[in-house]
Amino acid sequence: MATIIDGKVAAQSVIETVTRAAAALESGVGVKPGLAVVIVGNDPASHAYVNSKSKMAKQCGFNSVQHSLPEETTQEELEKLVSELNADPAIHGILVQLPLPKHLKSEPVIQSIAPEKDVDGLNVVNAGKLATGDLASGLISCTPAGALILINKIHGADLSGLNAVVIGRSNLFGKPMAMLLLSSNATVTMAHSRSKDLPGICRQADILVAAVGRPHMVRAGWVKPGATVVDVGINRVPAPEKGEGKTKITGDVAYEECAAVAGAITPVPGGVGPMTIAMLMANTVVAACRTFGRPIPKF
Ligand SMILES: Nc1nc(=O)c2c([nH]1)NC[C@@H]1CN(c3ccc(C(=O)N[C@@H](CCC(=O)O)C(=O)O)cc3)C=[N+]21
Repeated sequence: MATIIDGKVAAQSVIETVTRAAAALESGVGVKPGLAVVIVGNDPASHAYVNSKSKMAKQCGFNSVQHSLPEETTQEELEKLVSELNADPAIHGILVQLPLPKHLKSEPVIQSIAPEKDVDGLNVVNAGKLATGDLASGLISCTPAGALILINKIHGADLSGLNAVVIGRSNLFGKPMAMLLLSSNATVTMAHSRSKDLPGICRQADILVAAVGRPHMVRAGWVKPGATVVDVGINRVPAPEKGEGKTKITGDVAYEECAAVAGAITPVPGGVGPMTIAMLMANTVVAACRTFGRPIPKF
């Protein structure tokens, strides 16, 4: 049976470091780390995530500001808010919750966030630093940063000689995850929906990271015996066992059968998800410490 990698425990330890660093900043310069979360529209799942981010920010001792904009917000209005937040000295981190409503273009909004406040790591400056091997001076996308910490719990920091396969190639996750694994000396394959023989590629992986967005797509036969399986999927599916009309979240990995083959596996919920929120707090406190030239905590 595989080792179950507990993301809640790992996230708690990140949160403790963040909370200590936030308190040190406040006692040193009298300023709390400020996180602004912007959400547009009425999607209930997005609002639930944003509320848990705001709650965690308060728990860490941050100045947490939430901007909930109506569905009919225009591109100009949204970009104006981002530019105000860019100029606001009380705000050190800005997150615009994705996806945006269909009439809005997310790319110009993301690129308009000041790189030093871009706690999602999506600005080309931060993505470029990661791609050129500068892991120290920018901000790294929260979910891959959190997934790497979970991988390091099993394999240590140096992944030399290990084959890593990332399924998924998004800017938010797949690309930065691949860059982090490469920087850790893994031999990295990026697979995706157009890859030939996905199961065969995955069976080569000592570290298999799934971010496909399809519930239980990764099956036991895709997993090399003893491999570490990291499930990044957050899929909301019906849960009739909880009552009529109820839902639950489930991963991209068929958990039970893959756990029987894997050496280690992250569950959903309780795996990568809690790490995402913890690393958002970590990025925010790092951004705030940099602003004041204070020591940067290590995660
Ligand atoms: N700009 C932007 N950045 C994001 O990082 C971003 C985003 N937009 N849009 C939506 C996705 C989704 N996301 C999650 C974060 C935490 C959990 C999480 O904590 N999940 C818990 C349980 C959650 C539950 O039970 O519903 C878990 O996996 O254990 C899930 C999903 C961040 N996202």
